[in-house]
Amino acid sequence: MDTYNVSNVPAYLRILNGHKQSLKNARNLKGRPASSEKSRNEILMQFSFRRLMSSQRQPKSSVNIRSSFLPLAYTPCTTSFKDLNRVMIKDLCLETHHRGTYVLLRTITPTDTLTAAMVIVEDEEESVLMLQLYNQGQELSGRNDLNKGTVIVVKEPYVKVMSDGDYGLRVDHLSDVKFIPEFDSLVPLSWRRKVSEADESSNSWKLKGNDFFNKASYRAAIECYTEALNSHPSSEVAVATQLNRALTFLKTHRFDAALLDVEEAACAPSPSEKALFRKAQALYNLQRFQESCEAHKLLRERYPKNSSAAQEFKRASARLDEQTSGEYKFRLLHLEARKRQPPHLDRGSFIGPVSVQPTKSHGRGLFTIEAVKAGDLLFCEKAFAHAFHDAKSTTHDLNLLINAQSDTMTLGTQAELIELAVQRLYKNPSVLPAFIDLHHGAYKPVAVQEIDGIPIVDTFLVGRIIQLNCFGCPLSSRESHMSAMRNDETAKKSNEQFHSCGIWRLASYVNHSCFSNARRSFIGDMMVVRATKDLAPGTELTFWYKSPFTRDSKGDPMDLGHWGFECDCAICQEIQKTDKTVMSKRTRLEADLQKLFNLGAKHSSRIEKSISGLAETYTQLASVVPRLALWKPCLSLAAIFAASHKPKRTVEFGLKALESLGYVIDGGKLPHAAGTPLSVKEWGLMTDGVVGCWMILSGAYETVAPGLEAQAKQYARISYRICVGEDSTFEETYGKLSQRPDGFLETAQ
Ligand SMILES: C[S@@+](CC[C@H](N)C(=O)[O-])C[C@H]1O[C@@H](n2cnc3c(N)ncnc32)[C@H](O)[C@@H]1O
Repeated sequence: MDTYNVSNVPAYLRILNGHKQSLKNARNLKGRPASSEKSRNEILMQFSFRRLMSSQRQPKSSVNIRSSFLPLAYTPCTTSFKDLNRVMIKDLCLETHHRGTYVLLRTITPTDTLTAAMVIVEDEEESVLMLQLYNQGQELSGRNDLNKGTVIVVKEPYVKVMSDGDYGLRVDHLSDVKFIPEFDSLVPLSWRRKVSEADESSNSWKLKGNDFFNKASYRAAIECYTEALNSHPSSEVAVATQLNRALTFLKTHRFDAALLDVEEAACAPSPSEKALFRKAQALYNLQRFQESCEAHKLLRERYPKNSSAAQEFKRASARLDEQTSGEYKFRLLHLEARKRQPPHLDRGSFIGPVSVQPTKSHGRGLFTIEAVKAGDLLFCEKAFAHAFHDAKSTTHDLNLLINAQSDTMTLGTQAELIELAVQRLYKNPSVLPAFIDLHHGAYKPVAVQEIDGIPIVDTFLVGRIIQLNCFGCPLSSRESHMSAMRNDETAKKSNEQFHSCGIWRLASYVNHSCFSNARRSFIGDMMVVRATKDLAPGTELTFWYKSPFTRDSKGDPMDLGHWGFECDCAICQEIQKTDKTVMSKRTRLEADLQKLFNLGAKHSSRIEKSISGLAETYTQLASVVPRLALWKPCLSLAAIFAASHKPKRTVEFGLKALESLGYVIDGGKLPHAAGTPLSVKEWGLMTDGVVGCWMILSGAYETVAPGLEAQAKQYARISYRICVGEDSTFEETYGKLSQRPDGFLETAQ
């Protein structure tokens, strides 16, 4: 939804076809030995050269585009390690998944990080190969985490032919790779750095862990703490080690594991200050704010002097308030979104009067459980994962994600989003069930969710879920609204597709309808969803996956093939049922109108005539089937009349514009009987221009029906709240920037 799908753009199609050809060539090599014809030295020199080149890349003056290739899906290893057989590099074949086996490898170069963490590895027989670890996050490029000599097990290895013809051991699933501590019995003696007569007491392991922790080498620290806990520690050492390990888990965003450790440590007769504090932190990061507050309360009771705990308690209470009341300080959210890079806001999600329920024909959907009014908040959700592209920065690369399975390409941050989601799920398996419940089409996930105590996160399932549920998003919808209302054609285009994207779990249950009744907006990584109409309890909520205003005027169905369905809303049905000759007339009149508007305001009477002709191509009431083709011409004509100070005509066409979108409005027509209120009896479609339309009407009523000016402005405010997510910035936006009578904004803030 609103991402840059470039699958049909010729320049990118060439790249896709090139990749498909490489894939075909690679398949022809399937089954051949994976040992490279290049010597060990050649492979090492080539790798060093490549690393040098990437480190010396010139500072960028423009945004680079990197491609990431998502290969054909394969399942992660679900066999217990004890049942896998060890093989050597020489036993591996190209383009083959070696099920039931593993290779034991050791890194012999530093890591090069591009779209994957790449490193040269050897096995015990000194055969070498390039290893490519995908979706490993920032940690592998960290200072000490994958240095020379790291021992790695790759389960069910898969050697692929890369686009340059070289061979690489590719690992897509995080659970298919296992980092082996140097002291593990799997590590051959010849690979151990020193055979020391080390003190192997639990306390000594704990101290080693502390050393690694202090060097920010968190994986090694966790390994040592685990060894300490496995070496019969005294209860005192056990509690201290568990608390240290919990802190290391918190540092590496493994909040489930941190919680387990602190819960055990907090079982001691008198839980320590650290245990309670870390428990509250783990719960906070798992967004379990109620429980986090409870842990804080206990902490405050027992350790009232802890001032940082008091601060943290305040923070957790604020999140809990947001979560339960849906009240947010939206101005602050805007400020934070502009300041933070990436704009990930520390806020709780609010779920309003909605629930997920089965629909009759399109899977599950989101329904209202109470009556709501247009503009009401339905939910305000923090992204499960959000990948940000800073459009203003010249140093943030864009990624072209080439999906071999679906033959599609998206430009932006989707590859990064897959990595972020996979990382979060792998580190916090408690959130896995809710995530994999999201729609994934015909993809068949593996039934196993854990093996040898390690979570199984299928990268290709995550990729599929993201493909079907991800939303492109701006930094803030206020910014997009302002650029749309500046009447800037280029900005309008970029308001339909975004390079940043994210995944919001609750929003993922909302189905599409062109005749929608809800609208999403964004502030940083928060999605705000509001009702665009008054809705009865039990109404299915819908929003646009693609805006119906972007469909071509020829009457072709909305292109929703990406999601595998055709829309059957009233608007789409009307287009399908309308006679072809009538549709051609509609298309011709639309084109004529475009030309007349380009010629200028003096042609308003011809414009009016064409608008009447266009209206005749519709037979049903606009409140039953909105007349989308009329919206823009009526609004533009209202703007022309407003700019030429013809308030009566402005009101006439402003109201016609709203009616074309399905609005039923009482009391707005002229002449106005004093005391009759302006009231929207039925709300129609919501789009940015609706705010401008109400502002134009408000300006015109000021002279011809003064009582209605404030009421029209109030409708502008509600429409703004729906489009932007909040109305606390309404006065700032429309007070300062809308001196123009035609409803457009003057300059950006
Ligand atoms: C983001 S999911 C929406 C939730 C989904 N219905 C579920 O059960 O989880 C998108 C998928 O929902 C279905 N869908 C959404 N809108 C639809 C519509 N108007 N008609 C038919 N299917 C629709 C399609 O299968 C689409 O790929």
